[in-house]
Amino acid sequence: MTGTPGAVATRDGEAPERSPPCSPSYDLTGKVMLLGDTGVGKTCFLIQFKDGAFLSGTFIATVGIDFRNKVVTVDGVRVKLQIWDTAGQERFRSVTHAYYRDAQALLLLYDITNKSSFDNIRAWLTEIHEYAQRDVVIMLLGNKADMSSERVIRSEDGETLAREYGVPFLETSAKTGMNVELAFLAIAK
Ligand SMILES: Nc1nc2c(ncn2[C@@H]2O[C@H](COP(=O)(O)OP(=O)(O)OP(=O)(O)O)[C@@H](O)[C@H]2O)c(=O)[nH]1
Repeated sequence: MTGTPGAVATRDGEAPERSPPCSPSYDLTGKVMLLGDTGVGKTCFLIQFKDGAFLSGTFIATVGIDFRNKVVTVDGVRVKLQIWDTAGQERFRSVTHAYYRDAQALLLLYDITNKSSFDNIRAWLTEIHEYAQRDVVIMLLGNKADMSSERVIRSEDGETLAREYGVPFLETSAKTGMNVELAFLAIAK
């Protein structure tokens, strides 16, 4: 690898962390994790929020964990969200559990066209209660809302489950961008 000695390697377009910051472009920071079964659309959801783009075509499952930063403004306050995209596959669970305790907010996704991803939400909530902070903010999201002809989970079913656990609920589409920003802004509040 080449580069300036001592430079911090970062993603394209993301400013490296400096300490102390010369002129911070944000007032607060927050860690958010995306959780849910493999294939529900967590990576696409994050890319849609970060870059306004949709990754169609071949599905490449996340290996372990990955993150991106984005600054949002909520009620005039600039919040730098560090968003962790976790692998939904069972074999990576032990890796991702270690990150739960640092998260202030969790976006828990299921796919409205996949019943098992919805049925597994209870198990995800059990894991969350085991590994995350007590006061973590949780939001339930029914993703792929653009695929209405293949829908198997009704909107009301998502609402009922969310009400049972006392968490807010939205249907979203990482493809069209529907409610993607709204979900992040709601948990950033
Ligand atoms: N139509 C539609 N397809 C979506 C949407 N979100 C994701 N997809 C597709 O669903 C597949 C899986 O998306 P990913 O974002 O990779 O899923 P993931 O939850 O990150 O999967 P893991 O990394 O294995 O946990 C891809 O083929 C996406 O193109 C959506 O909102 N609408």
